[in-house]
Amino acid sequence: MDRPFLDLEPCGPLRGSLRVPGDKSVTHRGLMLLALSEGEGRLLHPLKAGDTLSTARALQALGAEIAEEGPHFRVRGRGLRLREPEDVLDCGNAGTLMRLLLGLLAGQEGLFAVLTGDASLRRRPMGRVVEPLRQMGAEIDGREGGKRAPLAVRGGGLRGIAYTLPVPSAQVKSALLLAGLFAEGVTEVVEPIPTRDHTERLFRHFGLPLETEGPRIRTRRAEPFPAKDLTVPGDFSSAAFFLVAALVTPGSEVTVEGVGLNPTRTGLLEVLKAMGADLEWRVLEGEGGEPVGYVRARYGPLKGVQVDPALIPLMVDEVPILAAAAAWAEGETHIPNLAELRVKESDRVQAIAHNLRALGVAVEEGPDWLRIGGGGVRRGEVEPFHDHRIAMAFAVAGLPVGVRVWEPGWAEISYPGFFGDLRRLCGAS
Ligand SMILES: O=C(O)C1=C[C@@H](OP(=O)(O)O)[C@@H](O)[C@H](O)C1
Ligand SMILES: C=C(OP(=O)(O)O)C(=O)O
Repeated sequence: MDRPFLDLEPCGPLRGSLRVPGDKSVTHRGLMLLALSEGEGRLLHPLKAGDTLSTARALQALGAEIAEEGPHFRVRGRGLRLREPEDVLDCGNAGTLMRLLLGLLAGQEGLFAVLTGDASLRRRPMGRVVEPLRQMGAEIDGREGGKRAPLAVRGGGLRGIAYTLPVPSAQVKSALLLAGLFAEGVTEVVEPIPTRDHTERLFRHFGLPLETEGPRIRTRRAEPFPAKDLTVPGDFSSAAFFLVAALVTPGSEVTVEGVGLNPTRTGLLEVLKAMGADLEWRVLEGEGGEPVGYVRARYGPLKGVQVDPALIPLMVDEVPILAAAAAWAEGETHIPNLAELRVKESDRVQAIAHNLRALGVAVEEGPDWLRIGGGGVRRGEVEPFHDHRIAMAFAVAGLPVGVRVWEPGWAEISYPGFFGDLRRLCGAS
């Protein structure tokens, strides 16, 4: 069987500036909240990629009108009441969609829906949202007693609960807050370890009930609310690939503009700084309650570090690209607290170890940690394991020496123009 691949020749210095596509987390949430609003609103500069197009399609099947308007989306919402879908809702590869939508649908009185996804998503743990939603009164069933998709939900009859997150997960937090908009009484999520707070910021943007007190986040039943335009910042997780590409390719200087700099997302900047990276960034404005600015990265020597475990939830999707930076550093890097990476689109701990070895880098893999020997990589072939972030991270790891990327199309899950942007910054056509 012929598998597609892309050969990237050694890249010269990367120079120039770019804007990356819209934030994936904010696009999923913006579409969902606009679908629940009354009237029409625009989502400006959203991400249009595999995952978020799955969200748009699912919401259309639930009765929201979503139209493309140039680079934007125009959404006519349903005013808190979604329509029963005629068919199974396909969440594709998107964990965020499946988990958040489950919370939302659990609140829809009498509505029946079935959620499924691709082979990767059907393997991922759903008990973490199903169990607390059941505590709220939701009727949900699924494979393995509701631990895996396909999942069936019959909405309605929810009551608020107080729930402490057993794993740091913004998806679980968000699913419960969305369900809480339809529940009797107060829904309180306690988050011992902070995770990305886009849902909270968007609840405020749309005027939905929200109170926070330290680690406690509370919501309650929503009143109908009007649609409102929302501008989506550039995705920091996408920007991270170009920042590291510049840091490891001699002579490079790259500026990413218009990128979201929410502090619950930018843990990678702190780790790269500790590695000695020549990085500067500044918040210039706010859009939809999100801080937005630029980040500039210049090539320079990096040194291996011991990563602070507390930073991992603030950079959970950036560990693959951190591993690429670590491979080019002088000395060893130890990355702890990686249990959650084993249940992403792929087992990312294993995928990182495999690809580092394929590029000649010494790596030791523990149950929830990686130890990466630095010193640079040699030319090789990298395997995405059906995972967009692994494809992009290891394309960058191999870029200074040349690399073959198998199944590069996986990048389109979160960044359709990724390889084009990479070539342009390298000065290639
Ligand atoms: O809430 C979100 O938008 C996301 C939360 C994170 O997942 P977890 O909640 O499983 O950590 C992250 O990995 C994912 O890419 C997007
Ligand atoms: C983990 C990710 O996304 P999701 O959980 O939405 O599939 C990701 O984008 O890296």
